[in-house]
Amino acid sequence: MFIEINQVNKTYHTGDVVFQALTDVDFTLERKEIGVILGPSGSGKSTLLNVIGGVDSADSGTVKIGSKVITGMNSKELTLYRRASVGFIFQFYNLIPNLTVEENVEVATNISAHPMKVDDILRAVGLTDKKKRFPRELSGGQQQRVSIARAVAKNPELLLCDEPTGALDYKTSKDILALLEKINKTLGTTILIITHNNAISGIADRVVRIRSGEITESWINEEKIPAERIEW
Ligand SMILES: Nc1ncnc2c1ncn2[C@@H]1O[C@H](COP(=O)(O)OP(=O)(O)OP(=O)(O)O)[C@@H](O)[C@H]1O
Repeated sequence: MFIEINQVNKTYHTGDVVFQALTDVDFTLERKEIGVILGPSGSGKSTLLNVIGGVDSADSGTVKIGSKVITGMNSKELTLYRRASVGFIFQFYNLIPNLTVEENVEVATNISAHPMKVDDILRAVGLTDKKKRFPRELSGGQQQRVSIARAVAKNPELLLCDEPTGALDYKTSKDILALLEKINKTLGTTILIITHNNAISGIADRVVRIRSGEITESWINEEKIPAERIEW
């Protein structure tokens, strides 16, 4: 298994209030698979993604990514893990507004040991003709393509996507999911998507449902549905 999460617990402390965000979470994903974590708002999806991405830590349990056990890493080791292995995609793109498309992607290639060529990745996401534009001059779908290009440019083995289509219309959402499928197929990147949209689970190899911090259901899709054929 590429991702192996075992009995992960996570609490948040606000003053005297302790909130249990994740309870005994188990989850696995093979290398080169697409995984989807489904759940309503507040169910713990982002918390789980942040623990997997090494931006937050579990209270107990183990998270193993490839050969690395990231639970127990110190903050310097976690920074190196994130930088080398993980690309992040967010609902609201998080692009740098005063940098062009090309420069936004270069931010990632500049800190990577084995970056892809910026022109190659912009061609792959269909943005060659927009490389001198600024984010505000692009549609939401185009901005999400830039953020995917930035995440993929450092050639990470794992791509973590937090509601990647949450701010997009139906047609553009399907285009973005199709782009993620293409990246998974052509680069072999393992992709994990969190979403409240059940339909997106069709494109996944493995799906788990989370509710109030607990995994309530998990399944393997014997027959995946390509992004262009899913409907909601
Ligand atoms: N830093 C924090 N301090 C205290 N409570 C938090 C913190 N972060 C998240 N929580 C709580 O943990 C629970 C899970 O939050 P999380 O963001 O993981 O859910 P989610 O499923 O990603 O929700 P959404 O889809 O709305 O983003 C929520 O009830 C939230 O209020």
